[in-house]
Amino acid sequence: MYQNEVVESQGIKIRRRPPPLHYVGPFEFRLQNEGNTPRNILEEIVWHKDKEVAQMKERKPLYTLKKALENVPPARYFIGALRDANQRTGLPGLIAEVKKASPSRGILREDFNPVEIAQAYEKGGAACFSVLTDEKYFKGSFENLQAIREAGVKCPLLMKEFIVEVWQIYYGRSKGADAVLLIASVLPDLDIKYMIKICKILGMATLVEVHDEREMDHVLAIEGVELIGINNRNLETFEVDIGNTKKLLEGERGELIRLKDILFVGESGLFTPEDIAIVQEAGVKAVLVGESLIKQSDPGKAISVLFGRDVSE
Ligand SMILES: O=C(O)c1ccccc1NCC(=O)[C@H](O)[C@H](O)COP(=O)(O)O
Repeated sequence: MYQNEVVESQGIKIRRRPPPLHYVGPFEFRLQNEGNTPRNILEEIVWHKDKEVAQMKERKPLYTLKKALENVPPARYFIGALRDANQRTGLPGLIAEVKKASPSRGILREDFNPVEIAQAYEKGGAACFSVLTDEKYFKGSFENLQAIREAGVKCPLLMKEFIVEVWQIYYGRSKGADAVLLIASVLPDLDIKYMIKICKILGMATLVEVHDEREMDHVLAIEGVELIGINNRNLETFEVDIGNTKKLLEGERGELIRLKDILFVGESGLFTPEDIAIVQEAGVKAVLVGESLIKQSDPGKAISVLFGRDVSE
């Protein structure tokens, strides 16, 4: 199938960067919004990522990465850590996000020390961390991921990256990632299936992220999916609606879902114990939280405020 047909049939909203324009004369003939300019921020990020990954791959080809993996400690059990936390506290297991900035919110924290933040999160009862590695849009880095892994914290690490190629998964593993994010509006079903298999070989978990019913139905049909994130933030418009988690988990779909052994994660826009109760009631056993924790002077203590009680014991 041609790329456009795949996109059409699977409802993929984010287009990939088109090939360079045919150069026919002294001027390139560019038409705005006729396929050669990104339509939204997620598309812009993905197009930038394509170029960035191509350059990184030249510096570190896959065979050198695979060699490097021989000396990397095995991946930690991301899903197990979330299930354990949920059973221990009766509340959703927390994936606490280490993020300095975001396109929708700008700079979230000026005095940003990723290792200190991760240590505070672990002390406060986080089960796992989500570490932003994108530099251009989130001011993150793979150095942050590696520094957190080497600092001795026990929580498994999600590499929060915009994955467009398998090479990035190997790269993340070589820096200590235990899990990766796969965004359903960016990747065709077959790529998701393939990437899940690669992750399994590497001992890593995959958090497959959806935002609407169509993406959810596609992802539910993909073999091997164990962890699905429901993003309450529309990554094209930045609109946040925590009711989205309930919307995707109710009705007939919800009944079907409950028959499967899939762990659901409520993502974005969670600020209060009431917000946590809303997504828990909808059926999630884990939550991914950034802004409401990272902005507080003690992000570890902020966890008790978010859950309405101490979850560290
Ligand atoms: O948050 C953004 O501005 C954003 C823009 C484009 C792509 C992804 C984006 N965010 C990723 C996330 O959804 C959040 O980092 C994550 O779910 C935590 O959300 P929050 O608790 O609201 O910080």
